[in-house]
Amino acid sequence: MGITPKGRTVIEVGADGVALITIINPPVNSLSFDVLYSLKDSYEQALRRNDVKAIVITAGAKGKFSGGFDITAFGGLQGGQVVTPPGFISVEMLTDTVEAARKPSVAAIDGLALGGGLEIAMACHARISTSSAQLGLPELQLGLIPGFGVSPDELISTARRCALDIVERRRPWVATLYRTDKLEPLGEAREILKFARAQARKQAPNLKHPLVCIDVIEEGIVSGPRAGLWKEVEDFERLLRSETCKSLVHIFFAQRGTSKVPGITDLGLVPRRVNKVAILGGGLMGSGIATALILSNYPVILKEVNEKFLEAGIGRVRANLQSRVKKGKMSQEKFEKTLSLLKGVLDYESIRDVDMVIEAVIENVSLKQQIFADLEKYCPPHCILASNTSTIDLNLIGEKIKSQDRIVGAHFFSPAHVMPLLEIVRTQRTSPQVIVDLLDVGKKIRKTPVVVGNCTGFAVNRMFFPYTQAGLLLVERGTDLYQIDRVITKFGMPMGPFRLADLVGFGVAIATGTQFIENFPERTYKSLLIPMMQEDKRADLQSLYLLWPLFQAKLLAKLVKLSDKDIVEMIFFPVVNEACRVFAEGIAVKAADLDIASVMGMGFPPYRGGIMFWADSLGSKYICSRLEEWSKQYGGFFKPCAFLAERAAKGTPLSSPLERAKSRL
Ligand SMILES: C[C@H](O)CC(=O)SCCNC(=O)CCNC(=O)[C@H](O)C(C)(C)COP(=O)(O)OP(=O)(O)OC[C@H]1O[C@@H](n2cnc3c(N)ncnc32)[C@H](O)[C@@H]1OP(=O)(O)O
Repeated sequence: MGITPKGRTVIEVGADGVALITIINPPVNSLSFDVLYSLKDSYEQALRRNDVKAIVITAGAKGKFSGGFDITAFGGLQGGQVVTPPGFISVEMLTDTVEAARKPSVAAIDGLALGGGLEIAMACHARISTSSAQLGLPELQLGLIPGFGVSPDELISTARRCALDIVERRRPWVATLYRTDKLEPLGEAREILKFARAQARKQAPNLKHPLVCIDVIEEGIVSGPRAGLWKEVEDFERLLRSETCKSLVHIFFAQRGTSKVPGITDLGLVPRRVNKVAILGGGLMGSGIATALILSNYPVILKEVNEKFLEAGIGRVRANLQSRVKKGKMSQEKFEKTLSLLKGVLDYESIRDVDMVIEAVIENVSLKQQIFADLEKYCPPHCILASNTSTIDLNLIGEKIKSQDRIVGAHFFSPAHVMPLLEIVRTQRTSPQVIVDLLDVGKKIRKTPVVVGNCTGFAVNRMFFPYTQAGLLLVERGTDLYQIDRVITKFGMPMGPFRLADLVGFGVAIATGTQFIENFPERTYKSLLIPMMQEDKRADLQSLYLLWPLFQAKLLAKLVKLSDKDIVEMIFFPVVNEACRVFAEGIAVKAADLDIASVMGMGFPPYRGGIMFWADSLGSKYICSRLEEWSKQYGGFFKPCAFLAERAAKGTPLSSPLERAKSRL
């Protein structure tokens, strides 16, 4: 029995002499090797046949011309299991078969034409798109805007006419590769490229591929299009095997994998319709969540305890939307329409008909318990009861109510209308239906959900805690605070632990810290600096960053010069250690979910693949031995957990699935 091909093309020749070649590979018509070989066959057939004058390339599924090269095939290419002749796609297929053909071709684009999909369209001699088409090279994060549009119903007939116009010379026959009319003279072009290189180095100092891209363009300009093409072929092969590419491909699939939760999303449950949402608390988080929801057309009731707080909450939502208007991302009309979806209230009467409530008040257990008791009384029996708590155990919050199956965590990250992650926290009693519903709402408000189990700090904050603690330990042992932040930023984090602590606020850091100290005392580092800061009475003490020289002198630690590598490892290996605990306890379903949680919740660089992927690139043995060495020197904070020690002893990757079902979920 043969292997089922992964996608194909079909060819159909009309009475007008136009061959219509359709790419069929649902869901996104990605370009697998099967599709590419079939496209080449169909194309050659069209060139051979005497009844074919011109060619139109299109795709089967409406709304998706092509999502680009089949990313699942990258693994095979990287590992050497799939071997294709060098230049097969860009030189042999696109340039020598499509672009150099003696019959003209037109790409008929509906919806997305991304990456390799856009390259196919560009190799054709003209492109016709619908008005909703989106063209882009996401592999470089470079978006383009479609030039013009026809209605989807007329797309193919217009493309056929256009192809015949080229045959009959009513339209120019253009091979894009050989166009030079948009090129600057060599000297000026070099200046532009020099500027582009400087920008790329500044914006993405750890990434090579934007620079390689500029080198390829330069080769094309200086030595001609074919030389440029061959350089592209060689560099592409090299980049494909780079750690950066492997990490980013991992992140692509890990991100899509977070919404597949065994035992939940495979039960055939259909998400219920959530028509209206109530949010309790209009502070920073509540107003951000309200903004995210109304931006996706959910009517929202915002409840506060008094007029003053309510006004402030609505004001924050208004400001969030206004900032979009100022940036040109939203029209005034859309602004008014979106804001009209928000209604402020002071009593529970108005939330009697909501389908979901998200509690977003301050982190106070008894207050939250009271609120949940009220919610049970006022909300309809099907209503989802969600809390945006970032650290408190949900069993504690819902202790006093009966509806345990409706309690769930909806942990957003600040600013909630911008940050992409949504931690969905389930207790042992949360019903699968409620999780499926929340996953659906998350998708509709364009968040990446990660479903985690219930514990103090859940996944993201548990990983964040050792990050800050390790920073404190290092400065108190004589490492310069600014050096730590500099090194960690150079590694790829948006900011170091101290800049972050300043941003979050000293008060919040202490409050969350207290939860961890109470729950995980054996591995909490007892900082000297925190009590010192608490004792200091000056008003501006909020910023440790600015006052560091003063505290440095007080700490009396001898200045220690650590290497950049040591700093990175001493800050991140404790994070890896905690991620291992989270995984081993079954708080995360799979290691890849922690990669996404670290990238989207902590700002861990995606080009390093996320915390567990990165750890595996260094090896569990190495990480464990370093942690052991530091734990002897500095104490229990660094002690490798049993899971890490066991995997290191066996030489097993940290990301391998758990052997036994040890889930708390
Ligand atoms: C040689 C060239 O220069 C190199 C390339 O072309 S590299 C590829 C460049 N293309 C890209 O980076 C686009 C990647 N894809 C996307 O951004 C998005 O999937 C999309 C905008 C096309 C569609 O988004 P959306 O409708 O939300 O669907 P989404 O859930 O992401 O994808 C649907 C399924 O198609 C898969 N898929 C999407 N694009 C794919 C691709 N290029 N290759 C293989 N599978 C792909 C997804 O993994 C997902 O699979 P699943 O259902 O098993 O999880």
